[in-house]
Amino acid sequence: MEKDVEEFAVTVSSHHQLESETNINPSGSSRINQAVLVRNATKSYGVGRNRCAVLEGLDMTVKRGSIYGLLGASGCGKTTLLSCIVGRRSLNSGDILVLGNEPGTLESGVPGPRVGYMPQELALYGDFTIKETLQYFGRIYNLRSAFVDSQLEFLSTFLDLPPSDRYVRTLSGGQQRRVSFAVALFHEPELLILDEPTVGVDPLLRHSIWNHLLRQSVDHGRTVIVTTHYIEEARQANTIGMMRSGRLLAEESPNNLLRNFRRPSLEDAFLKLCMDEQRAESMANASISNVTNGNTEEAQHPQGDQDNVDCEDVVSQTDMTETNVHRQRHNNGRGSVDSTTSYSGSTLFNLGIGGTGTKIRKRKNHSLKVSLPSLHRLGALIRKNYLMTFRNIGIFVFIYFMPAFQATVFNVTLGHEPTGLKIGVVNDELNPSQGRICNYSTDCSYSMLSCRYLRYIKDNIIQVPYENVSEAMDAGKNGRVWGVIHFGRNFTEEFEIRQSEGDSANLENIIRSRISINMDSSNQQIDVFIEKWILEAFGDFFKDFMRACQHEPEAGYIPVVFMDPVYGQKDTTFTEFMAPGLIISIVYFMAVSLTAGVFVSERKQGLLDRCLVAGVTMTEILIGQLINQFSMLIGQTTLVFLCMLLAFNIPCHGNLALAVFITFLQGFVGMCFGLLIATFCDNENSALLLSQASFLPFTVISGVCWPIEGMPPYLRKIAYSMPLTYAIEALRCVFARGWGIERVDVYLGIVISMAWILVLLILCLIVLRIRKYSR
Ligand SMILES: Nc1ncnc2c1ncn2[C@@H]1O[C@H](COP(=O)(O)OP(=O)(O)OP(=O)(O)O)[C@@H](O)[C@H]1O
Repeated sequence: MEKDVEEFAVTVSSHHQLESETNINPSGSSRINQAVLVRNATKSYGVGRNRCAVLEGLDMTVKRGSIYGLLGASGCGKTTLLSCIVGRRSLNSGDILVLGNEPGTLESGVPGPRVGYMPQELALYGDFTIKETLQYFGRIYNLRSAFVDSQLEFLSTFLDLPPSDRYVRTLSGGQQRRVSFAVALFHEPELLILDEPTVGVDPLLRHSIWNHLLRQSVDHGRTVIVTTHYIEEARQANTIGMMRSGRLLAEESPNNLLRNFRRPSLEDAFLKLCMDEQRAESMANASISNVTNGNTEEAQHPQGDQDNVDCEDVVSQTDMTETNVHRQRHNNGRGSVDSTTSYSGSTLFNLGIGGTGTKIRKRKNHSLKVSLPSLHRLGALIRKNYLMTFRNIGIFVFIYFMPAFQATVFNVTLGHEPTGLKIGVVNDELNPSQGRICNYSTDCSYSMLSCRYLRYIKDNIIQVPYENVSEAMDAGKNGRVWGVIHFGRNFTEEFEIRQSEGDSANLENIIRSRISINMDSSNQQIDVFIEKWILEAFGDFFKDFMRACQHEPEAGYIPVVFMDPVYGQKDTTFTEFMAPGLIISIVYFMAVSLTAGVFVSERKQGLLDRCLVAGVTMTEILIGQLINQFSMLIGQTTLVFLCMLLAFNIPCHGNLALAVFITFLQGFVGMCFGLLIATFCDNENSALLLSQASFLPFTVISGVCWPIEGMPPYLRKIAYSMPLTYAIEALRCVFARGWGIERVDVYLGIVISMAWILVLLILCLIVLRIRKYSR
């Protein structure tokens, strides 16, 4: 690596003709003297038509032990540059060395404890106290508790922080920024990268912050890169980098800048520099049009007035002993393709094409080095996750009790037999002159069988008498009754004839001995229930009548009998059918939304970035989250199973441990899907929308509420490609059939869940990698 650094320095210096000590020393002093080296950095966001170039051939040199003030208008790319320096973003092309190594490599220690990073966002946990915040980062950096305590005391006094037991969310904006600043300083890193640390800070404190930075650099040899919008405060920096449109227009000591531009203030100098740059750009544009018009000579030697200083002139006029000014010549105001750096023997390549100076740079191929998760960082992350969960009672109740609450709502509302269903009864057997009284006997006599039959209809049905069919049908049409039962005038006699005639009964007799029913079939479930109960009532009525007549009760009843079921019991309720699917969907979707929500909100608040820059790896964050989510999963699954099995008596005929295992696995699949959503989405809203949007299709297609056999064949294929389907089938087999893991349907559910976990995790890594380059 050292060799790489040397070669890097040599090539850079030869190209830029820089005479300062920063680049020319091939003996490895670059690594000693330079904290940060950036060469020919280009970075753009987005793809295709939305591609937006932010860094365009930027060079930057930060000496060790110096303070470097990075100035520039809003949106010129300062934060982007800093995030590339700390290894959170990758350049599209160009090279960066931080403390002698490429950021992001194992040997660099960047991201890691060598850097202290204060992002623009607050990047603090609102539910932590100030003390807990610093202790958390203390654990991340594996600092001794005595050191943590002394730093806490020192920084509290120095930054005038509120009492350390105050929750961060209760602090003012300025106080929160100071806590954020304290986090960056806390572990006394070699390199401090501060993105606008003095925003919202009063002038007195700003003054003491700068004093502290100066002491850090002078007394302790620490390097500080600081961006600020208060240009004048940057006078205290050793070097100022003036940035515009993704390039450094100047990199100079404040005094040299003022002298060279003959301006009283940095602000004026910056203004002058920008105006010069603008003129240079216009001239370059004009030259290009001249070239197009055939005036190549002039194009190669553009002339400018004295005020419009050419880039090379500025370099020559500048005192190069301290740092350098490298205003690069630009084509058409765009990023330079003129300069090149090579990083031989390592991972970077430049390919010159046709000697025209056009360069194509291959993307870096970092070797895949994997570091084992660190126990102290894992400990800090797990502790933080638990603190965040348990501290907020609302979130705690939601996380642990919501699945059980959902299961309760499901059990209370779904699958029960409907009651209070009104049915119109028109019984023409009744005699109006005798007040339509429905008397019947229970012996073996054929008298008023209509009334005898009606006695057997379940109480769930309320019988509403009507005088005639048209009145009852009107009630049906107006939604007052769910159906109309009609008995003919001589129903009992006709029924008797039919019984005695047996196979010889004529059609007229058959029709008159029928109980005719008109149903309001607009509600399929109610329709099915009423039909079932009316038929059952007839079976019971007839058996009773046969018994009264000393006949075999089963005689004459339809010869189709449902014997004891192979699995389950007769009349399995809809709730029992849905329960396995529901348990899995509840656990799965809770895991999806919780995981996606936690990650997206941490990333949005800059917390993820801050932790990653502190050296926490994505693997550690994932493991920390998995452990945290796993314990939630245990709580959620336990409560859901208790609710289903004990409170609502859903039977589980198989091994309960196996059922719980299948549910856990699906919880993991949910977590991985949540992670995938989090890698795609930049804000909570889109993550929430995506997880919500996936809920209905997933539950419906996965056969939670309707058998997959009832779907069209093409949809069945989709159904079986859903992550929940096989697991639901497996759980149903365990619950209803009592099957074990040796059955194909059960182990297929387990194997496919595991495959989903693997596929989703791989997808997450791919998306993360792609986004690292496009972000
Ligand atoms: N993730 C992103 N996707 C697309 N564009 C982005 C992204 N992040 C930043 N940009 C754009 O890149 C440009 C540079 O942004 P950057 O945050 O680096 O600027 P800055 O100099 O730090 O601005 P400020 O001083 O206001 O913080 C801006 O135009 C910004 O809109």
